Amino acid sequence: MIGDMSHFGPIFAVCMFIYAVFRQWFHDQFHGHVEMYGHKLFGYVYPYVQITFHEYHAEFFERSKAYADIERYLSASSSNRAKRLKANVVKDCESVVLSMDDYEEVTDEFNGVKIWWSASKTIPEQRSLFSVRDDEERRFYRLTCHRRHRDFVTNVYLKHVLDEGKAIAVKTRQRKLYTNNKSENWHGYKKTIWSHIVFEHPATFDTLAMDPKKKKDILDDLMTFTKSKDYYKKVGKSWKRGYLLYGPPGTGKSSMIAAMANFLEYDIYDLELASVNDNTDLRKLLIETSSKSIIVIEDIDCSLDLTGQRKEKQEDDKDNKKDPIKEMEKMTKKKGSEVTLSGLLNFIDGLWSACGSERLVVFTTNHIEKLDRALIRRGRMDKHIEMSYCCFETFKVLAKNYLGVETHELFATIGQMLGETDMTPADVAESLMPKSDEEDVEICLKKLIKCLEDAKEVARVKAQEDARVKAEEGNKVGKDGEKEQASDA
Ligand SMILES: Nc1ncnc2c1ncn2[C@@H]1O[C@H](COP(=O)(O)OP(=O)(O)OP(=O)(O)O)[C@@H](O)[C@H]1O
Ligand SMILES: [Mg+2]
Repeated sequence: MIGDMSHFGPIFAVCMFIYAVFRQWFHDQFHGHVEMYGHKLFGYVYPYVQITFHEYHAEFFERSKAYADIERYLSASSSNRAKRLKANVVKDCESVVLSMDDYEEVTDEFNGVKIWWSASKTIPEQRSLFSVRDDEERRFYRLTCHRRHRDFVTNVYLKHVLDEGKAIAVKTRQRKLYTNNKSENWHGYKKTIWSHIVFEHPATFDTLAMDPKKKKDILDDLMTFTKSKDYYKKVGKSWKRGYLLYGPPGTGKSSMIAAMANFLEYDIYDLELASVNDNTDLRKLLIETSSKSIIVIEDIDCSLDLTGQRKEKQEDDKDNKKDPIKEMEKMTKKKGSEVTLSGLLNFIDGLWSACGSERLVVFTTNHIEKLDRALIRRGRMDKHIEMSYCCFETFKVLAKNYLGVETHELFATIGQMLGETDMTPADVAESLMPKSDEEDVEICLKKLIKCLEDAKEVARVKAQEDARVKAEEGNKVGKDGEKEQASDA
């Protein structure tokens, strides 16, 4: 009997399991049905339609463009009607932009149709340990209209709102200078990944002193780039272009970037590689950049330890075994930052670089010879621009900008001296700048001549010293050789 009863144990367990599954399923189905019919019933009583526009979608990293357009449209049209507004001060406190505050509602009317807008946010209760996005407020706009206007609102009104939003963006566009925050500080990365200020650098191609032919060449290149959307599509390339600016300190590399941004009316993303933890973060940064922008990495030779790599490479060349990219990865890992050369290369022209369009990538360096060739090959850095010491043509632009003169009897002397001495445009500009009301054109030009004389003298002494050291070394090598020969004999 006891033996018979023991069969019931497993059977009972199976029955309980089936019941539990059935109950769960039935429960869900029941719930689903109640909810569905509830909504239907509500629909009969409630004659309005609601459309929600979220700032971020779960599956996209980017901020929704529609949300941004609606935000601008509502800021412009609602500031007279909404009672609670958020204020953003722009352009050195010159003006204030008002937008709807959270939980505020406004009514809009378009072609006799009434539309209600509300701004709101949800704060998720569940905080995931691993997700940075889950513990964030999620903002959204909600549009409410009558059921009978549904087609009109979705087909006509919304198009009007988005078009207006875009038009306002063009009208009020302030260019921005972005910099990336340290990866560790990306709490809810979508808002804090890049910080920005309004970009108001005064450098233009008119104020930039360089050989006029070279300048025209760069301007043509930039103009062609901006007009080549279809061409890039035709040849199957993403619409972006890489520039490498190289030359000694103070020759105008940073000024050139500012001039480019002002000429093209682009934003600048100044990327500090040292603050980026790894390649994944680098990719996130890239995704968050907008079109019509210049992504800048200044002093690229200092950002990644390419010098170290080069030294190792020379050693490795002897045994010809190691892969330079892998070695580079090792080098950066040792430093704490896990951004690798291959990650950077992917950032510039890998699959991810195709998101967004109309972008320039600009690297600057004082030491082009230290850069890995893979990094600066054409296709990645399409145009290499050398910013060099001040020549006579460069000086003439500086004299015109700083002193307002196009010719002077001292120009000939200065031209001759510039041919004999290396002086950066930054140093020339400093000498030309009047330091008091008494300093007129002649005094400033004489100041420059004095500086050039001093620089020439310093260069002469240095050359003499170098020659002496070289001669001494030569003598030493000669004597050592004689000694060795004597000892051999
Ligand atoms: N070619 C130039 N035309 C006009 N001004 C220049 C030029 N080069 C330098 N200057 C002046 O010198 C200053 C320094 O120039 P800039 O910062 O552009 O040099 P840089 O090449 O970026 O130097 P670094 O390699 O040290 O970053 C600028 O404020 C600018 O006024
Ligand atoms: Mg610079």
